Amino acid sequence: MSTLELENVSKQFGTMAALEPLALRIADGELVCLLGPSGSGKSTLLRIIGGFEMPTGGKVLIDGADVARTPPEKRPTAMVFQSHALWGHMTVEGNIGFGLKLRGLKKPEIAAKVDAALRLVGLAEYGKRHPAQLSGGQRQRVAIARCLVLEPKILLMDEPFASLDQHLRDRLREEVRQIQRKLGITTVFVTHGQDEALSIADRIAVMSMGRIEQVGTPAEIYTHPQTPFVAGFIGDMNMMKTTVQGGAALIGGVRFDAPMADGEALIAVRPEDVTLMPSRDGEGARVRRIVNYGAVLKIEAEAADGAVWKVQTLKDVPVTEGGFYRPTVSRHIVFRDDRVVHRVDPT
Ligand SMILES: Nc1ncnc2c1ncn2[C@@H]1O[C@H](COP(=O)(O)OP(=O)(O)OP(=O)(O)O)[C@@H](O)[C@H]1O
Repeated sequence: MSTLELENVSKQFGTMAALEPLALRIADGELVCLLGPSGSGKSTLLRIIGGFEMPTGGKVLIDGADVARTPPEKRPTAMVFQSHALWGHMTVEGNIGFGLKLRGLKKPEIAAKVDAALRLVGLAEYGKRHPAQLSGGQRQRVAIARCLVLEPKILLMDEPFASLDQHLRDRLREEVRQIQRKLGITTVFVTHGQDEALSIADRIAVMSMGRIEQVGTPAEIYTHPQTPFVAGFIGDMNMMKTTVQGGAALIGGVRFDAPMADGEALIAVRPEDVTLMPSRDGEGARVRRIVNYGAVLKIEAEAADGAVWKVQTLKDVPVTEGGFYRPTVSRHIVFRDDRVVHRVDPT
């Protein structure tokens, strides 16, 4: 198994910088998600790791050896694409075994490896079928088996489940995670779905405009975002512009600790960190909308100064539309100039 290090990797397309020089180190057996909005450079970075794109500068080190100029087929990597691109005229076995045939393996050896790969992805009975006789999820499993059979040191996945429905995506994601753990294979997984990243990754690299904004475990990224972009991109967040005066800011009737010089700041509060206590009519914030998500309620409440609170609470908390409530906040982050200046965190 293997480590992957990116050193100063950059990519220009003409005059456009798709990737600013960036660094990332992925440990042996780790699954790292590249997460970011469309155009942030995730696929470009993955393609550079796989050898489908040449970096403008920097090193791609696999177990310490720079492969930045090595063609894809000579790298110890394998990539699962969003569209599986299986060969329609070949059986499932043929598709999976093709790469091994190219490597010159003998028939019995290929058969044994293909069989093991099919079992790994839960398709032991499907080897003789053609891709057209499979469901979308089964085809994507074949695509994964086709990569794994090559025993790559590093597995690359580019939005592999994007074309599948939510239910199937959740299931396959879990399966891939189990296979990845079992094989201990170092994996880089591109997604723009934050739920996907939060649920599957050991660590997440959040990307924006060709840069890695933050790298951390899902819990770190969620509870300790280091930039307003990360705070706003992962999960729901109340992001409120304010002016700090005398070490505090007042928003929507709530006083926030902000021990810093007077001036503009941005305060971030998770909806689940806001509690609503009943208040007298006209005081606090008025609940203008409640959406029931089964186990939780998502609430919008508007304060007298126009601030709108997004609140998330357990279903059995009695809150009614049109009612007045006083918000209290258990944790918040204060940003200035795109950096964390102060954090109130009870845990
Ligand atoms: N071959 C190319 N030629 C020119 N520009 C490109 C090329 N490939 C990507 N880009 C540009 O580089 C930037 C990053 O693209 P990339 O596909 O890496 O983003 P992404 O984060 O993967 O987006 P998405 O989630 O939409 O796939 C974009 O602005 C894109 O238009």
